[in-house]
Amino acid sequence: MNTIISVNQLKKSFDEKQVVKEISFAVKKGEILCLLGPNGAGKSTTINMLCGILDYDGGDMRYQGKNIKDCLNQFKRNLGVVPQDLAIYEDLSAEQNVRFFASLYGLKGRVLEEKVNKALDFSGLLERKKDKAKTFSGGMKRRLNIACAIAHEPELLIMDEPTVGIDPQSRNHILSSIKKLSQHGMTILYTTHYMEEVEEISTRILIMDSGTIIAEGTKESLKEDIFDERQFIMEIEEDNNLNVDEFYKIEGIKKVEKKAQTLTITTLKNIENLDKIIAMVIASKSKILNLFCRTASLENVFLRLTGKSLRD
Ligand SMILES: Nc1ncnc2c1ncn2[C@@H]1O[C@H](COP(=O)(O)OP(=O)(O)OP(=O)(O)O)[C@@H](O)[C@H]1O
Repeated sequence: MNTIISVNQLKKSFDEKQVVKEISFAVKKGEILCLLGPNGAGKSTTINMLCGILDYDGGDMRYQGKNIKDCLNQFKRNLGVVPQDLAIYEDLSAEQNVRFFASLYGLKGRVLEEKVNKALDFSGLLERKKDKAKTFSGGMKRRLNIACAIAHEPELLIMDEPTVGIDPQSRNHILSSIKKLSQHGMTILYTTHYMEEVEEISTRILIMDSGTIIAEGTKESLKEDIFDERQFIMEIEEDNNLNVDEFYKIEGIKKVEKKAQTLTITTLKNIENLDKIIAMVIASKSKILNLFCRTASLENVFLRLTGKSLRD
């Protein structure tokens, strides 16, 4: 995959406090890269430096291999930004808002009108295009914010927590729109502290905490790398012969718990022992009613890496 952006040893302090600590990462063409971290982790500061809103104290950022400072205009033409705070004009209609932002990129005439309508349609606001932004719900304003950022069809779209404080319907609309934009070839850098969003849309994840990137990978690889165990949960119809201690004789078993009809077995992930576990349950003349395997969630990954829950 081609690298569009590379960030190297980037750092930033506010009043002696270092809030971004020499971070390095790449954004690759076509990916939905999620920057995940709790409040105050340094996500917005990083994004704002990338967009040129904030100066940085050290390190550099490259676009297509060139220092962004040396190709700022080219970079900005190919960039769309959805800021954390709404950047729309309340007294203008949806259409006027999108037209204004798209025209800043030099679009005009019929092409401009086509792209404005396309962005509004994409954001589910075409039917309300003549209405003023101030008449919109919070979720619709967020969608308008996105329409303003995508009308010029940027190569890279940076979104800073675009779903904060909105209704589930608009949130779902935004998440499915992001997946569609990605399918159409747009590269997306998305910051959030919502784990579920990362599960749903990310193709790669950077986990950030206290100004540092503490882990990087796909959701599958992060779970795989950090957890060496899995759990088998069995619902059983018991015949009273099941001896929990017997399971510890099987290689890889770490913990066995039985509560009422539920048997929970924690085992090392890289040891193939399910056949032996099932054989032992059957030998006890207990009937297996249901069986499923539980693997780690991103929430577990975050907790293991930082010692705290993302919702703290
Ligand atoms: N302009 C500023 N002046 C001083 N401190 C700042 C400024 N902007 C951010 N900070 C501090 O830098 C740290 C990182 O903030 P930042 O907004 O980048 O975090 P974040 O991960 O985006 O959090 P959130 O999810 O709340 O937006 C915080 O401690 C914040 O208080």
